[in-house]
Amino acid sequence: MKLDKVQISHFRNINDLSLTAHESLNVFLGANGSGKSSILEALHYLGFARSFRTHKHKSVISHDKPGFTVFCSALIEDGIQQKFGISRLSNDSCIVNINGNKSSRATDLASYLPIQIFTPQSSDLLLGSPKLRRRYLDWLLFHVEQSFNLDFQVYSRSLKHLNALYKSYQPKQGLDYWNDILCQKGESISLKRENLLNDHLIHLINSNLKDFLPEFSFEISYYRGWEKGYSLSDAVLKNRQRDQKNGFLSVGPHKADLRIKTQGVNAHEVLSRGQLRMLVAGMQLAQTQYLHAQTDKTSIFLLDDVGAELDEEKRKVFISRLNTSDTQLFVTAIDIKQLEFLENYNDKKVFHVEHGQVREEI
Ligand SMILES: Nc1ncnc2c1ncn2[C@@H]1O[C@H](COP(=O)(O)OP(=O)(O)OP(=O)(O)O)[C@@H](O)[C@H]1O
Repeated sequence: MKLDKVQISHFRNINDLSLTAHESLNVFLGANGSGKSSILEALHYLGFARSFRTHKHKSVISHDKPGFTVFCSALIEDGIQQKFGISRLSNDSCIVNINGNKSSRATDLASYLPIQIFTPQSSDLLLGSPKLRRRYLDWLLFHVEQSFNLDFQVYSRSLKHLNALYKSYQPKQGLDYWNDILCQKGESISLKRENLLNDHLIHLINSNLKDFLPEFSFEISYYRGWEKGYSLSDAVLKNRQRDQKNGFLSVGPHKADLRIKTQGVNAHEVLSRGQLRMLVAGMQLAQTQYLHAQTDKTSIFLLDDVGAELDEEKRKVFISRLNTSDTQLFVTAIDIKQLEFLENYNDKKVFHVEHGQVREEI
């Protein structure tokens, strides 16, 4: 799916903006504070119902306005058009609109629009908590394996119940019931993540990294969240006494992690910041490649301030590899000089951003 028309209202310094996107490459140029990142941030709301810069929805609503709206039409195969929108009001309510049908569930949009983002904060994928690396795998499973979403929801619910029982004075009631569900769904989530990583992603990531970071070789592995040689239910039992004392379950796929090493050392302890970003770029590109190979979905890729993130050679490789993976790209830069190599790309639109307004270069 590719975005076609985009309308953004009352979002940060954007009062009212309309544009028709190019199906392949869109470049936004503008001075500091002109509104480039805000455009990407607004598009991010269509895929995640949240910002990539703040947890507070209120902060992105233009000062003195009651709420913001982001609306888009998107083209799927055979020229069929779909319409999506999201509004958030300052009282924190959320209205999602999918082809005219309203919903208050912000996540309903996510399955339609696979959006990825590369920003100055992207190296958090390697430097931040395991939650971010689990999300990396789960985003892909969510878009590729229909049953994953349900498994994940049921697992999260049973984990919540089990933790509540561990904290309560009557831990017996319902314990076996939620324990069985948790272990069954937990094993299934774990297997799906492991298969995705071992059978597909590792190969794609490594082949991207041969171009991106040829001087390194990487060992990528999945830690499933409990001890080797144990089933999840055995591991839960083994830890039960201690976990009940602490009031939460310490084993399971909610404790999983993706481990990336180079020559036996954690990659984030060896690589420079720029190299870490290239590693993240290789991982994100692998997501796009796998999504494209497994489904008829295409990813919408947002690249914020790419000039500040990567040197010219790396920028070139990353963008050209994304471009050949049939993604729809939205790229921001302060100056076209940072993206001079794009002059050779005929299939693109360039937008100049000033004070929250865009002017398309003709
Ligand atoms: N809630 C808000 N209401 C109105 N304006 C806002 C709000 N939040 C931020 N702004 C302003 O919106 C502008 C857009 O910022 P944005 O981060 O999109 O700029 P940018 O073009 O990406 O700049 P840079 O190149 O410095 O990253 C800034 O001038 C900022 O001060």
